[in-house]
Amino acid sequence: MGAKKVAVLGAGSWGTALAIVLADNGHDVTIWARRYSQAKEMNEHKTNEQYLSDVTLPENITVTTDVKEAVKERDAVIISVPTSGIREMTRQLLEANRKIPLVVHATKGIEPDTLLRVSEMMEEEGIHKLSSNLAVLSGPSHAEEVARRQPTTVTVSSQVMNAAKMSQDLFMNTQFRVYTSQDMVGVELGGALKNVMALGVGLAEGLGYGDNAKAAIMTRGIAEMTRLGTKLGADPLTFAGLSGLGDLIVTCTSKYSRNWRAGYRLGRGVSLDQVLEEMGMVVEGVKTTQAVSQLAKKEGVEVPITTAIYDCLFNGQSPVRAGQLLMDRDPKKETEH
Ligand SMILES: NC(=O)C1=CN([C@@H]2O[C@H](COP(=O)(O)OP(=O)(O)OC[C@H]3O[C@@H](n4cnc5c(N)ncnc54)[C@H](OP(=O)(O)O)[C@@H]3O)[C@@H](O)[C@H]2O)C=CC1
Ligand SMILES: O=C(CO)COP(=O)(O)O
Repeated sequence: MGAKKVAVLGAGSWGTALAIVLADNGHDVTIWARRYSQAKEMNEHKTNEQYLSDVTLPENITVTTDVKEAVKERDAVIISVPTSGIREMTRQLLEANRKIPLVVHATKGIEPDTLLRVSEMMEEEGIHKLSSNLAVLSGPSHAEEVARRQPTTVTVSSQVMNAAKMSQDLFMNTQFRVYTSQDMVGVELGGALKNVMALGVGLAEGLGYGDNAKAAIMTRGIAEMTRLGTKLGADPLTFAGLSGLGDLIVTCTSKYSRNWRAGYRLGRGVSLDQVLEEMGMVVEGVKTTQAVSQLAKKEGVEVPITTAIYDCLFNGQSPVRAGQLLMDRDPKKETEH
């Protein structure tokens, strides 16, 4: 594919790593950062010390704090801000009022209270006025490894097959392999729900439990994710793919996972407020745990692991007791729903 003009909104770990993939593919990339000091550092020193130290940005990336300028005459816009920033970011895009041939979001979360997925939040804000091609990019992909060009596979999904194909063409290279899917519901839910399970595995390991507990949470966790996802209209097979099992594995086992690390610190007895303050980066699983609990109640789906994690995060439950209660549940068949 020929070189395209692409904007990446969000200069955190993931936005920066995705911009590097796009720049490596020869595209002309503009990153939008919300702080002037960060934009200046990225432009002048080609670094992003706060979010991805040790990485040098390619020459074909420029950084601006002006959304209008970032999205001017762009073939594609990539959105990579936390779920809590999605509505405001979409509103700023609408204010810039430029038609965009392709919009790809790379955010993993569900909004508490509205219980909407990220693409639904964007639709509700009116993204369709700017683009009829909305896709999501998700999968096992820590920014730290992507930025170092280590082999990575992801899925891009859209209800519009051509949008998924355009996204694949834009990102795909020899280190970054991209698959397409049309199950946007499943791909978005997989990316959001696995963060809850990573908090759970971190909690268990923080308590000193071993690989058996980790395997239990991951395996029963994917069952829980699939049960809820299927009820919400996802293809169950999606949860066996990159944006389900693949991302669950990487987030529950990687030293880079903020969700795992947050869970681990909680398991060591550190308070949630302190954990979040220490992290300095987004831990999406915390708000997603709240959203999934609400969603499961609304849909009448049993999510015992999520409920246990919710109680530890928000109801002062001791992680040891939460684990005991999970183990003491009524006997079940493994495949029972
Ligand atoms: N890091 C990773 O490896 C991966 C992350 N993701 C997902 O990507 C999304 C972004 O995460 P990530 O880049 O890691 O997060 P980081 O914490 O590394 O960076 C967050 C970025 O978003 C900006 N930001 C925060 N709040 C807002 C807001 N309200 N409006 C606009 N910008 C905002 C921050 O700006 P400032 O610095 O000014 O606060 C910063 O640039 C998350 O949903 C995450 O789950 C997906 C795959 C991999
Ligand atoms: O989604 C991710 C990897 O695929 C990043 O996970 P964390 O937010 O837990 O670091």
